[in-house]
Amino acid sequence: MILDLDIGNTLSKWRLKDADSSEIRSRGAVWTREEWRPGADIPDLDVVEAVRISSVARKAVLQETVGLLRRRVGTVHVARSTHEALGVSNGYEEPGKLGVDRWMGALAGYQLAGGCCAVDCGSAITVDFVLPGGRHLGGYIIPGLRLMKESLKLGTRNVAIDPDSEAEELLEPGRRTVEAVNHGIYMAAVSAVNRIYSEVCDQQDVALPMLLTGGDARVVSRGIQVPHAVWPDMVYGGLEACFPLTAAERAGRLSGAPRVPSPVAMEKIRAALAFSMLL
Ligand SMILES: Nc1ncnc2c1ncn2[C@@H]1O[C@H](COP(=O)(O)OP(=O)(O)O)[C@@H](O)[C@H]1O
Ligand SMILES: CC(C)(COP(=O)(O)O)[C@@H](O)C(=O)NCCC(=O)O
Ligand SMILES: [K+]
Repeated sequence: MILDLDIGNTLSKWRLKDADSSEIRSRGAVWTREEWRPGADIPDLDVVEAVRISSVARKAVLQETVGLLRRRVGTVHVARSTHEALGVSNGYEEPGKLGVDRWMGALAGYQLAGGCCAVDCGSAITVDFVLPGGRHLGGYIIPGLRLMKESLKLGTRNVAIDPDSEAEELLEPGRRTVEAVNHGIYMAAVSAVNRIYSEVCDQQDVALPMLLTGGDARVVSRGIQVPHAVWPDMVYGGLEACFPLTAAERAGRLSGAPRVPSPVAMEKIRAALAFSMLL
């Protein structure tokens, strides 16, 4: 079994993948804490022959996790943001400073779709661009839905946005504090992603396929106007591409990859942008 780990600022996600059949056998998530120790809520390490890790948590969390895993598992791969990988050149002045989850998403997106706009809706919402040809431009970081809500301190932190609500509902003016907050932060997040996408496609003169991942991907997706696909395993896709271990991975097939969305024509993106500038 292969254990893939995606340690985010809020949640540490894991999945067990069968190395022979490439099937995902189980998955789970635990809060990202000081330490990551075996317990009821994490997988049985006895069946694991290799681990792949993407972590943006504090250095000590990663060190502790890697230390623990190396004592139990033969192969431990830790992903790093590099200057170049798999045909993608990192747009950061200091490539190592780019969050490795963003780098994994960009690499997976590029492998799947060529140029892409990779959006990760987690603790933060990050939007990264890779052009056809592999130039990563850099990206944008805004607070995620939960962080935005918590920063307001209006006593609404425990009332989450219902992930099954329709976007139209979530974009209406709120008539109670909790609604005003939820609709406000939702509007802020989706407007930002829509605008960033159109601005960058316009500047670069290319309509890129958009891919969404992260804990809030589904709800953010409802408010995104351009064609896009949700890919829950996008960060894992980057790990598969960087450290291929199964036959399917070596052949470049990333598990759970969606169909590549066809972007709308550039004229439409420009018209939407021109319209939003008038407002
Ligand atoms: N069951 C859940 N538990 C915690 N957060 C959730 C859950 N479902 C959705 N979320 C949302 O997902 C975010 C965490 O998403 P995730 O992509 O795992 O973040 P990170 O990678 O930063 O840890 C939370 O901030 C919250 O808004
Ligand atoms: C921007 C992030 C906090 C997003 O992390 P997440 O929301 O997935 O937990 C993470 O990618 C990070 O710590 N990045 C380092 C700073 C940078 O990318 O510029
Ligand atoms: K994120």
